[in-house]
Amino acid sequence: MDIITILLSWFLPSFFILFLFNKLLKSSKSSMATSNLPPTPLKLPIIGNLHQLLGKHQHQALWQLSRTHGPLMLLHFGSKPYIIVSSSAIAKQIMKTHDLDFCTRPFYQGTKQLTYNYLDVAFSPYDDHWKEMRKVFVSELLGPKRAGYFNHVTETEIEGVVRSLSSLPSGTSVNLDNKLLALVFGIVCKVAFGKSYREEPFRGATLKEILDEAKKMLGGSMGDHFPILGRVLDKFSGWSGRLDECFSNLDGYVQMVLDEHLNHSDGEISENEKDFVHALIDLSSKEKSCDQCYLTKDDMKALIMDVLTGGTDTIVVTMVWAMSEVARNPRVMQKLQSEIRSGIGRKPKIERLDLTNMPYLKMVVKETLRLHPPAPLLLPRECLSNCQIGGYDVMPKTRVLINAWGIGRDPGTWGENVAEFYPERFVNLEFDFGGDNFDMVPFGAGRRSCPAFSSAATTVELTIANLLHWFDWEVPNGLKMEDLDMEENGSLVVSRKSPLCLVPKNHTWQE
Ligand code: HEM
Repeated sequence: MDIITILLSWFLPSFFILFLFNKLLKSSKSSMATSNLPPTPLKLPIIGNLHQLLGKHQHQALWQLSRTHGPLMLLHFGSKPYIIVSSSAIAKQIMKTHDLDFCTRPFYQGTKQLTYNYLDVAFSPYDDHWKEMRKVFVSELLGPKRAGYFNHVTETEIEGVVRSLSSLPSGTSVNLDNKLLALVFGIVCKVAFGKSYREEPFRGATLKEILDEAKKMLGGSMGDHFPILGRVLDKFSGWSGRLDECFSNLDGYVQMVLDEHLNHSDGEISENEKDFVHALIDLSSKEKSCDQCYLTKDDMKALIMDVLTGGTDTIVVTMVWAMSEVARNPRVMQKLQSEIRSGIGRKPKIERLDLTNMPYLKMVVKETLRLHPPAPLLLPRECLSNCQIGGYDVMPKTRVLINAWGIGRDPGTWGENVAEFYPERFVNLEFDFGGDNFDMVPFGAGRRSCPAFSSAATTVELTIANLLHWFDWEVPNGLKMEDLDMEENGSLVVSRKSPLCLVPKNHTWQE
C-alpha cells in the first residue's frame, strides 16, 4: 500500500470531525487571503489535494492538473503547502533567477534519520555545513583527482559485462535490470570504496534490498504531512519501526565499509590507490581551518550514504530506459549501431575519448532523459523568503516540486511529436546538461543541481555504446520490439515496472 492509500484509509473516518476544526483554523489565516497565491485545484479539508493523487503516479497526476490550472499551482499535502512547477520558464525562475530563495530542502523524518541529522549533501538545509560537504563530495569523488581511476574502473567493469554476455549460449534472454545494476554497483563501489561490495549480503539483505527500503523511507511519511496525528499513525502503522530498522541496516553497512578502511593503516596504501573513503578519513584527521574541512565520523557516513542512495539507481534506471527505447525503435538502433561501429571498427575496446565522435549517441541519451528523468519531481526544495514567481506570491516554508517529467513532455516546448522517441530533435538544439537551457531538467539546476551530471551521463553513454557495438538485440519469445511494455514504477526514482529482458546476439562483422 502506498503512503497516499494509507493516509486516506486512516483519515477518512475522522474527516468530518476535523472538518469543523479546520473551519475555525481558516479564520485565523485571513492574512494569506490578501496575497496573490498561485491557482489551487479543488482541495478538501484536512487532506488538502491528496485525493487528486490517489492511485496514480504523482508526476503524471500533477502534470494532468497543471494542464487545467497552469504551470505554477499551489497544492496542500495534508497541512503542508507545495508549489508545483510544470514549465521551463517557471523552472528557470526557481532554479536560476530565485535560486538563492529556493535552495534549501524541507524537513522529513526519513531524510533526517538516514542522513545522520542532515550532515549529507543531498537532503541538508542550505547552510555552511552543506557548502563544505558539497565541496568535499565534488573534489574527492567527482573531481580530477579521481577521474583517471574512475575511467579505468568503468571501462574494466563494462568489459566484464561484455565478456559475460558474449559467453552466453545463443538465444539466452538477459534481465538487463539485474545486469546493469551489478555493473553500476561494481563501478560506484570500486570508485568510492575501493572494492566491489555488491555480492556481500549484510544481515541477510542484499545491498539492493537495503537501498530499495531506504528509497521508500526517503519518500516521506504521514508524520511529515500531518504533524501530530501523523506521528502517532507512523508509530502504529509500523512506519517508525521500519525507519529504525532501515537506518540500522544502512548504518551497519556503511560502518562495515568504514571499518575495513580504518583497519588498513595509511602506510600500506599509495596515494593513487586511495579511494573516496580513504580521502574522507584523511580529511577527518586534519585540523579544522578555513580551507580544510574537518570531518566527523557521522559526516563521513552521511557522504557515503549519498553515494549509495544518489549514485546507483539513477544511473541504472537511465541505462535501462535507454535500452528499452532503443530496442523498441529499430530505426534508432540501426542508426546508433552504424555510428558506433563505423567509429570504432575492430578496435578491441571503446574508450571514453571515442565518445566525442558519437553525436547521435549523446542525442539518444538526452532523449532518454527527456522522456524518462529518473527523479521525475527532482528532490523537494523549500522557499526561504517571500518572493514573486510567475506573478504569484510564494510564502517562506512553501515546499517546491519541479515536474521534470512534465517539463520534458511539454508540447509547447517540444512540439506535437513530444511522446515520440526522436533523438534527432537535438540536432539543431543548443542543449547541454548543466547549461542555461531549462527545456529539460533531469539533473535539476542551480546550487542544488546534481553534482555528478557529467560523469553520470558519460557512464551511461559508454555503457550503451558497448552494448550496441558488440551485440544485436532482440526481444524474447517472438514478441515485437515495438510492443515492449513501458509502464512506470516508483515515486522518488521511477523505473520500468517490468524488468527489461532482451536477447543479445554477438555481432558478426562483414569481412
Ligand atoms: C543519470 C544519473 C543521475 C540523475 C538523473 C541524477 C539526478 C539528480 C537530481 C534530479 C538531483 C536533485 C537536483 C535538484 O534538486 O535540483 C540530484 C542531486 C544530487 N545527486 Fe544526482 N543524479 C544522477 C547521478 C548521480 C550520481 C552518480 C551521484 C553521485 C555519485 C549523484 C549525487 C547527487 C547528489 C549528492 C545530489 C544532491 C545535490 C545537492 O542537493 O546539493 N547523482 N541528482
